[in-house]
Amino acid sequence: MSEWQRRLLIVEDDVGLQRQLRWSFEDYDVVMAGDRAAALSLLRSHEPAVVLQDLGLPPDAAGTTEGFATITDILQQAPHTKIIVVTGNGDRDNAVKSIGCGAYDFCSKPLDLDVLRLIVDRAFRVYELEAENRQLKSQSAATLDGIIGSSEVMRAACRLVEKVSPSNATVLLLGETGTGKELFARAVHRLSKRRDGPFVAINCAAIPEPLLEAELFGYEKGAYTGAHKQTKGKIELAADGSLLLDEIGDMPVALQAKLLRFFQQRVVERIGGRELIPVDVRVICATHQDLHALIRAGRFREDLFYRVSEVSILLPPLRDRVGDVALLARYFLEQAASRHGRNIHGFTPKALKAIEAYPWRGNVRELENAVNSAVIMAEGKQIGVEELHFGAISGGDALNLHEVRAVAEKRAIERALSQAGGNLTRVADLLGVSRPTLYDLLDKYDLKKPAHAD
Ligand SMILES: Nc1ncnc2c1ncn2[C@@H]1O[C@H](COP(=O)(O)OP(=O)(O)OP(=O)(O)O)[C@@H](O)[C@H]1O
Repeated sequence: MSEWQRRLLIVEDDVGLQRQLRWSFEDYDVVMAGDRAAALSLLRSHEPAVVLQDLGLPPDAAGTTEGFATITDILQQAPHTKIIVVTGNGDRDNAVKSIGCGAYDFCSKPLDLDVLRLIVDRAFRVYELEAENRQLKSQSAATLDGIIGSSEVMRAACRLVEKVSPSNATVLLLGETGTGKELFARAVHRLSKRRDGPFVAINCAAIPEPLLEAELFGYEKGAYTGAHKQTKGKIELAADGSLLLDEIGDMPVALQAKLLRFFQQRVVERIGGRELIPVDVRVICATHQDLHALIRAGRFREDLFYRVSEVSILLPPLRDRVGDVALLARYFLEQAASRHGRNIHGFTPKALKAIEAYPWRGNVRELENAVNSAVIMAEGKQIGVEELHFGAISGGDALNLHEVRAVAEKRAIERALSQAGGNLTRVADLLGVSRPTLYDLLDKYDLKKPAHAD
């Protein structure tokens, strides 16, 4: 816990009790006030996370008016402060009223100092978690609507989307499965002048070759057996809007020629038709494949590649987005909790650590599914590591000890590298290995030595 998070303001006019409380909380950074004015002044200058406040304060030490006014003033000035109210013996009504005024908890006189310590400790923890949450939320606000991420790579991708969307340029979204290619394609559409037009998506890998041509270009009545009526293809259906050609790398070579013609002339010819129909559509393409490798293998036309990749945006795998995993996990938790009507507030620290350490091969989609099912299964108010079922969601991969060890080893080295900067002696120290062993490990996991390594 950092310095400011340990700061406790005690508002108490009884000098004897002040001394006793200061002694009980000597491991905290305690500031002491005897009345409302002093409390508010210390609140401004010290910004305590937690306030322990007597309800009977001067000039109404025997009553509660001044105490309630102090609670209201504190929360008006610093609404996130956790106030613990000290009430008279058996004064249940005022304890309940304090909570109604926004106090966090209460404790009755005579004070049981062990219980009070527990309440205060818990208040600090809750304050810390809420502060973390607020920070994560403000970070995520820096990206596009509905796209969560604070890592530099995601911010850069979002900036590129903002820049390119208003133009008509064909955008190629590259990234492993589940990295958010479709989400980004929708963002490109939303930020373009075509936002009121349709957004039509077609997955080129999911449709058998003979049907794909008809799906894309449409057909005339009687063009083939079963063509009972004239049908528009997806390109035409996306007129004045945007068309997402998902998994463009799986487009059959024969169809690539026809698609290229569309890119060049911006007209479509339905199967069995003679008419060339002009279509004004913005095309966005996506693939998890390496198109350069497909070009070298003769499976993707180079001239088509240049047409589809006027602007390329790479969406890195989740494991390479520093800081995004926790942010996304919390986002999906909030969404799932409200969708399923579950009162779940977050993850246990152990679960969060496990989430950050997990390789997430299925990327954001896998994380979303894992959190969603954990929300459904959770029994308490926080999701624990056992509710995340890492083994089950990884399709059994996690049972392969060799692989589990390799993943953990690589992540530990990456962490040590980022903590120690370019100092390889320190990296070796952190990992508890010799420098020659560290060099072997860097080679084994294909990790780059820092450019300024010692
Ligand atoms: N940065 C993000 N913020 C919030 N949700 C995200 C983010 N990235 C992905 N998602 C969510 O993760 C899921 C998968 O994303 P999406 O379908 O866009 O991935 P994809 O790369 O197109 O996957 P595939 O290649 O398998 O089709 C979706 O539910 C999407 O809303």
